[in-house]
Order: sequence, then C-alpha cells, then structure tokens
Amino acid sequence: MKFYKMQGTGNDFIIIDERRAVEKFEELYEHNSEARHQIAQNLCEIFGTDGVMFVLESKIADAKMRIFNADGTEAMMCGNGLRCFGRYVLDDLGLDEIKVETAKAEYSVKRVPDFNPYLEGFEILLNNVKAFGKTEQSKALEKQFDLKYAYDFEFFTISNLHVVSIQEKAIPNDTTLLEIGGYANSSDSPFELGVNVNFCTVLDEDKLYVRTFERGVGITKSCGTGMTSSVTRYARDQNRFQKWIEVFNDGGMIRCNVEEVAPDTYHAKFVGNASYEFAFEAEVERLGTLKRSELKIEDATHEVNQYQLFLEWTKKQIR
Ligand SMILES: N[C@@H](CCC[C@H](N)C(=O)O)C(=O)O
Repeated sequence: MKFYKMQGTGNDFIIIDERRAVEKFEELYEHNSEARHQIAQNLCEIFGTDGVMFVLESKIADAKMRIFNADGTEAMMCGNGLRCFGRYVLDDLGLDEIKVETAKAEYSVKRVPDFNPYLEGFEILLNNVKAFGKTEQSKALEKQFDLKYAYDFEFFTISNLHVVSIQEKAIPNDTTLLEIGGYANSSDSPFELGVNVNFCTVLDEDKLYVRTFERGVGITKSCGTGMTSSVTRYARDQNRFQKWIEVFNDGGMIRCNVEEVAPDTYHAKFVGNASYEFAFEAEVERLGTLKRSELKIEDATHEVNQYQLFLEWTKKQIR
C-alpha cells in the first residue's frame, strides 16, 4: 500500500488511507485504537513526524479523519492536519470542496487557488471555537510559573484543548516552551488530559506570531487549532472580528478570520498550505514495526521546492 507524508505550515503527518485496504485493516487491526496507537508511535519515530492520520469512510461526510499524536494518544482535532487530510481527499475525489467528519464535529475544506503566488491554499471552517476565559486549571498553570513569567492564560476549545497567552513582542524560546508546555502535559498538570500551550506575540495590528507546545507531541513548527485559538483571543480583545489576520510561525504562515456567532462562541476561517513531501510503499501488516532503512522514499520535489520559496517569502514579511 502507498502512504504519504504531508505538511501544513511545517506540522507534518503520515496519511494512511484505510479505505484502500479495508479488508486487510479489519483483519489485521480490527480498526481498534490500540493498533493505531502503535502505528502512530512507530511512524512518527522513524520519520520524525508530529502525527498520523487515518482516512475512513463516513456515513455523514465525504470522509472521516482520525488523528493520533506522536506519543500514540488520539487527538480530538487538528487544524493543520485537517487541511492536509482535506487536500488528500479533494485530490482523490477530484472535488473543490468537501465535508470531513472528525471525532467530535464536522468541518468543510475547500481549495483556495490564489492563496499565494507559490502555493495553492486550503480553507477550513472551524465552526466550534469556544472561549472559557480563565478557568481553575488555567489559573493553576499560571500560578505555577508566576514568580518567573508573566504569562496570562485563557482556556479555549476547538474540540481539542488549548491555553493561550498573548504578549507584546518577545517570542518565547524553546526553554520556556518546554518548561511550561512540559509541565502542562505532565502527571502534575492541572489539566488531566494535557493541553496545547500557545504563546502569541503581536507583530502589528493584523500580524501575529504563534509558538505552541503540543499535547502528545512537544514543540511543533505550528499548530492550526493553536493559531486559531490565539487569533480568536486577539480578535475578541482588540475587536478585530471578520478581518483577515496573518499568523506567522516557525513553519510558515496562515490567514485566519474570526466571527463571533454567540457569546464566547466563534466561527473561524483558516487558510494555509497542505503540501505533499514524500510517498512510500509498505506492507500494511508491518506498519507498527517498519524501519526507515527498509523503505524506498519517493520525494514530491516540486512541492517541496515551492514550499521553500513560500517560506523565504514569509520570512521577508516579518523582517
Ligand atoms: N497540530 C494540531 C493539533 C494536533 C492535536 C493536538 N496535539 C492535541 O492532542 O490536541 C493542529 O494543527 O491543530
């Protein structure tokens, strides 16, 4: 079977299309989570990727997405992943717009051909962004570090869990991210299930920079739902609803536009790349134990080069 590696603003995933091998998957893995857990851990370890996404049939949408983090835990949602998943299914079905079922909600994905001179974009509509302000858990996280840092966290959900702090200018370094994110996802954390920890810096009125420590992964180049939670907090605080905000990160840039649809409830449109990096073939039964040295990798050279040009362009925008 053929497998693909894709990335959305540097957040990278292996795509496993179970629809292509339904019988074998059922027979071997019985579609159970334990098998997916092991496959995700092994593939993320050998390729250094952030997650593994499984493409399944859906009764209510064009396809169903299940995503597992690098540590094998299942994630309830993934914004960058949804764009990659969406592009894979759009290409597969030859469509321009589709609906995707995820663990807790349904989202649309569509092509945006004029996103950037270097790349086609993919827009997702996140229709369940919720703001909870300061909660007991976010206050406990803040308190743990208040002698050292002045981060002020608010709690958001987009099916998955986030805390967001916004500060002027200084972009937190890896040490800070690891210290706070590591604690927030440890057994001592006030968040029983762990949480994605986002630090948002205001570059100018319509430009933000976001860095994230992801639950189940660690520091990533970007986190789609993390950027969306950050833009939502910023748009609410600065009254910048229904405006396109550019969000830069260590892996590139996306655009996000937030609308308030009810108190503390928002819809966010989110556009960014979804690029192929490589493909490989392997036997389905060996996914959980494969070694990289056994594989013949087929690079998507043109897309990789185009993304490099896009990255250089994004760096010039924030110099
Ligand atoms: N990379 C993500 C979020 C992936 C899931 C997260 N690690 C979790 O467990 O909640 C994104 O782009 O949104």
